[in-house]
Amino acid sequence: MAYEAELQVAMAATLAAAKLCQKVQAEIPKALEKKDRTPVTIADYGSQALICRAIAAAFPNDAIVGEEDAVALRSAEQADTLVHVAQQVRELVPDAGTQDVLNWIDRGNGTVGDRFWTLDPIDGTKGFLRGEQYAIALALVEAGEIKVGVLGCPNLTEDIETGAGTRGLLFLAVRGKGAQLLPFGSQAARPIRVVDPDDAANLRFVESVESAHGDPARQAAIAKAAGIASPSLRIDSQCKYGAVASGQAALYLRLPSPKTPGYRENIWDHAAGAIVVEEAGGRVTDMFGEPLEWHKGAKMLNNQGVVVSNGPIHDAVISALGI
Ligand SMILES: Nc1ncnc2c1ncn2[C@@H]1O[C@H](COP(=O)(O)O)[C@@H](O)[C@H]1OP(=O)(O)O
Ligand SMILES: [Mg+2]
Ligand SMILES: [Mg+2]
Ligand SMILES: [Mg+2]
Repeated sequence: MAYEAELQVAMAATLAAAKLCQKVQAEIPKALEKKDRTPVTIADYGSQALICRAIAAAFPNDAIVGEEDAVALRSAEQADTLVHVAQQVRELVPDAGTQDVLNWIDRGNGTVGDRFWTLDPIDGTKGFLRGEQYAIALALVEAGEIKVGVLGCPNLTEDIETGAGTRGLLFLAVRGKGAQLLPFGSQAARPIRVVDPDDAANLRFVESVESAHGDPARQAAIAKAAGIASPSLRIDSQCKYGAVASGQAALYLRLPSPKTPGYRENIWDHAAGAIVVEEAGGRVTDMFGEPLEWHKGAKMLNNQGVVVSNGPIHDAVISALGI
C-alpha cells in the first residue's frame, strides 16, 4: 500500500511518545511558560524528541514542522528541565545522550515544502496538565495535501461520553484508504465512519474545554441552527476530531474567540485530525467553507475558524454562520 512505511513509522513513534506522556502525566508534571504565555512540559519536549528521532532515522530527507524547539532547554536556567526530559527519553531509547535529545527536538524546526511532516507532540497541553484529554498529532503533507495522519489519544475511551471500553486510542488514516481506530494494546485496527444523519443519539457537537480558544456562545447558536439541540461535549485537543471520525459527534466547531480575533490556527493543531475525519467520510473547512491551507506556512494565515462535520450537515453550518 502507498505510504505503508510512513504509516508504520508514524504509528510506532506515536505509541512510544504516548507511553512517555502517560508516565509523565501520572507524575503530575510542572508547566513552564513559553514566550507566547502558553504552557509546555517535559512531556511535550520528550514526545517531540522521540517522534523526530524516528522520522529522521526512517526518512532523513523529510522536514518536520513541529510545535516545540529546544531554545529554552539549551539555556542555563532550564538545565534541570533538560535533565528530566533526557531521563524520560532514555526510558525508551536507553543510549540517548542529552545532546541527541536537543538535536532531535530541533529537528522539528523544519519549514513547509513539497513534502514534510507536521507534529504536535502534545496537543492540548492544558488538558494534559488537568489530567484530562490530550493528543499526539503527526501528519505527512505532500504537494499541499495531507497523505497520512496518526492521532494518539492516550486518555480517550472507546465510548467517549461514558468512559466505557479501552482507554488509549490511535486514529489512523492514509489518503484514499479510509480511517481506522486501533485501541492501544490491540493488534487489530477497525474501520471507523462518521455518524449517519439519522442517528439522533450521536448528533451532538464537540468544542474545546477552554472557552478562550473559541466562541462558546456562538458555537452553541450555530449548532442549534444546524439542528443540534443537545449541549456540547467539551473535550481538549484534537481528540475532538476522533469523536467526529468515530461517529460519536456530528460536528466540531472552533470559531474565533472575540478576545483574540487575530488568532490564526497552526497546521499541527489540525492536520492529523483533519485527514482522519475526511477519510472517515466527513468534511473539514474553515468558517467560510474554504479548505484549510496546509502548505503555505506553519500558521494558516488565510483561514479563520474551523468547522469539522460528518458531511451532510456541513453546508447548513456554513450557511448558519452567514458570512
Ligand atoms: N488563543 C488560542 N485560540 C485557539 N487555540 C489556542 C489558543 N492558544 C492555544 N491554542 C491551542 O489550542 C489547542 C488546544 O485545543 P483545544 O482548545 O481544542 O483543547 C492547542 O493546539 C493549543 O495549543 P497546544 O498544542 O499548545 O496545547
Ligand atoms: Mg496544539
Ligand atoms: Mg502542543
Ligand atoms: Mg503548546
